[in-house]
Amino acid sequence: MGRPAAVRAQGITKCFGDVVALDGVDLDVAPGQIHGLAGPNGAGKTTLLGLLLGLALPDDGSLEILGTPVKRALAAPDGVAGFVDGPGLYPSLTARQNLAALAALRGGARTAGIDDVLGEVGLTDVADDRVRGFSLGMRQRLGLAAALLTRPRLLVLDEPANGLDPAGKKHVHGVLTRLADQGATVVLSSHRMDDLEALCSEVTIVATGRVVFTGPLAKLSAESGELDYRLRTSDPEAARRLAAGVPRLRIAEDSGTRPDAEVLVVCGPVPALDELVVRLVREGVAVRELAPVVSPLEAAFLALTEQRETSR
Ligand SMILES: Nc1ncnc2c1ncn2[C@@H]1O[C@H](COP(=O)(O)OP(=O)(O)OP(=O)(O)O)[C@@H](O)[C@H]1O
Repeated sequence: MGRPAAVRAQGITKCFGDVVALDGVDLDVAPGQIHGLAGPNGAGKTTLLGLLLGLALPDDGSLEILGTPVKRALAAPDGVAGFVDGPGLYPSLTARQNLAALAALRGGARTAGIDDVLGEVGLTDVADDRVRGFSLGMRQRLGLAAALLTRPRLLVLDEPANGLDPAGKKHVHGVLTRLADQGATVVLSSHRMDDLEALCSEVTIVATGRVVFTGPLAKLSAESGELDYRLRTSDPEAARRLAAGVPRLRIAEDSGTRPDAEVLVVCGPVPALDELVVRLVREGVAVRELAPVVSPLEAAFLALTEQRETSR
């Protein structure tokens, strides 16, 4: 028999007074997967991650973590680590002292070496500096080190890339990918679809407390529908005239009201775009740029979440 799902949530509902933060959420995360959670502000991502960390209990629905049903008592499920709303750290202690304090709190529980996890997240050089002077990105890395200290089988991270510079992000992505390669499961939230694309095999999108998509990223891209494309050519006027003549191709109204505007935004099915390129080249107009205004993933995200907003 294979390993049980790392997360199996069914019909999860969570309210804060009159606010329905989660409204019948289903979530399945296979072991060893890096699963992304995306959604507009206030969609319910942090609330959901908090439930996985045992910081709160659902009002309704069933939740199984690493094969064990979550009981009606607040406690971090065994094998789970991570943070929501930023890592909890002691500012007056050094990075190393923070981790030592956490290891001591865990008593006899299994922990990784403090130096090992500091090295893994790239904080060895500042291990003896006080956290008070750490940047947001350094705190995020230390939060990750604190979670790694427990050798988690499920790592839950709320916007772990927040505040990280590109090199820091790459480093953290490497840590998470290695962890998943070793069999651990990661569930993380992000507002950046490009980050999720770089890291995750599957994503779940929530909007106003409901799941509007869950599945592989390739399936999400396919939901993007027709995209807007930026077109830059050597002859903007000719491009506008030719684009207007291609069946099923639309020129976005807000793009280039001037006939000689350098960039034209066009929208239509791929064969219509192909036809436009053929006509441009035939007339000797060079195509300098033809690219989606937003990526297919971003477009799908916007379409799905806007649909949900307008259907409320
Ligand atoms: N402790 C709380 N008390 C009252 N309302 C809450 C509490 N926590 C969350 N909410 C509400 O629940 C909804 C979901 O919030 P949540 O923080 O889960 O969203 P989110 O998707 O993480 O948002 P963001 O992207 O802005 O971090 C929001 O309307 C929020 O105001």
